[in-house]
Amino acid sequence: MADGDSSFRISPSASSSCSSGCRRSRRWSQVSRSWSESEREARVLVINTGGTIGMVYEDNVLTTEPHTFVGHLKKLPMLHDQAYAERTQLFAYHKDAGSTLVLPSVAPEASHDFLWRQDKRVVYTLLEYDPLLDSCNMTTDDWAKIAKDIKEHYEDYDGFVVLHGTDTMAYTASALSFMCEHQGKPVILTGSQVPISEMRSDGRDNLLGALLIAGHFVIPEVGLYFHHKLYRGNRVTKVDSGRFKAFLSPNLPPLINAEVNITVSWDMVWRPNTMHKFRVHTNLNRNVGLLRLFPGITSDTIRAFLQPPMQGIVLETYGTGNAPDKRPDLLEELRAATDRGVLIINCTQCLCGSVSESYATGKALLHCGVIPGGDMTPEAALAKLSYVLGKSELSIKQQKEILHENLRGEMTTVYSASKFSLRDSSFLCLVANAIGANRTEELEGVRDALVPVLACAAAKTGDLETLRSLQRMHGCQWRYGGPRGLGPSRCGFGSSNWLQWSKSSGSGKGSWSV
Ligand SMILES: NC(=O)C[C@H](N)C(=O)O
Repeated sequence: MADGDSSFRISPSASSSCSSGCRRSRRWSQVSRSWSESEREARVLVINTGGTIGMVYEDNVLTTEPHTFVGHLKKLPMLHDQAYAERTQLFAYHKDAGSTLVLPSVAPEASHDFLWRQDKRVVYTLLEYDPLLDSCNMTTDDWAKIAKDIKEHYEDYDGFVVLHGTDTMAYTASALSFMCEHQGKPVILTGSQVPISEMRSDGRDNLLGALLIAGHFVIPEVGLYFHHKLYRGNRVTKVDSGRFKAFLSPNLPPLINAEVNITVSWDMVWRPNTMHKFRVHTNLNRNVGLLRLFPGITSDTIRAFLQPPMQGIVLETYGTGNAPDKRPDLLEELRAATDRGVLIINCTQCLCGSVSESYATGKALLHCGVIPGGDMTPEAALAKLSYVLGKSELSIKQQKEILHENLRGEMTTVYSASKFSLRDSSFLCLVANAIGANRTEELEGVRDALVPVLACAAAKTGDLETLRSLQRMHGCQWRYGGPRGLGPSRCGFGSSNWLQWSKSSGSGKGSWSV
């Protein structure tokens, strides 16, 4: 982190990394490594799904090659320190010795460097998929496999890197961001435009950056690291097939800029602060699709596209979410589809910007029951649909409500009434930032002190939506009522509302009645 960075900081070493209860300590007694070595190591699992980064040329075309990636890495001093591994008996300690590597340390001369101050090695283990895939061949089953593997190894590692082809990386990153529920550790996708074994590969830098971030920072998001930047995974889109800067996050700045200094915009990091245990939701609905409007599109095309079994579509509209309002035939097809329960999200075809209600042509879609998608990318909107429709226990009405919500920072929420919102963790981040709280324990302290206050503020105005958000984010229980519902342990709020609040999970226990 850059010294001059004014953003909200958390001390990486005070994170959930080594001290967070990784299961590796249980295997400790098997070999004689010193505690201090183990304590100064972060553990990262690298899931290799394929993509150009590990490809080779065969008959003049790039293709995946199994069982060779680790060998390439072991030859690269920037990605593996063999001397350290031998000196510290790293291979004797890890059961996956053949596929476990360790990053070198930062040179002492660079003692100004944030990474040097951390004095921490990133030990990483590769899990290679069979078959390795060009990402064009990825399906929702592959997304589910990645999610399940993260879940299976969640307690053993401090962070996760997913090696993936660039072509569909934005889709996978979006999907994983929704599938990973109550995430507390970084999951970072990366890959390259040129194979890592080639002289001018971008893969070495991309992998190194992703590993350093996954090992040093508690960014509990699904991110995508490419060309010196960490983006929120559900905000990116592939924009270039011929440059190393292949991705853009058009509506959200990067979370990390890894230039001479590594600068983290902590105030932007998505922190649901949930108390629930990490889990993955792997049941995705495949009856979803993307439909791009174009001048002259026929109602037959729209009708055909919306036929069963289609259950949800992302409608890619013009400008600020506009569609031809002088085409009743089109609008009728859309209305008929939403009436029979098809969920339609409105996303703009523009690279930047948001859907809004500025034009009559945009309002017409709202009247057809289309859900405004804000500034979501079509990739994120499609993944969100697939995820929400996969929650088959929910009614269509509930699914529709969830689609309006900002679940993982995938869209910018505009609050018209005030400059800040109590519904996400931004208020807590602002306060913590202002008082310089940056350790995990300090952040928890700020949260525990403020959540009841925020809940009270919401209760006072009868803002049930905020109360629900706080409950979801902070694992609290509350009972809320108006003046006629006063119970024994309540306290009046203004002249009308009351709130009884209790928190039973996580680091602290307590209850409040106000
Ligand atoms: N650069 C890449 O990784 C492109 C490759 N076709 C893939 O997506 O797997």
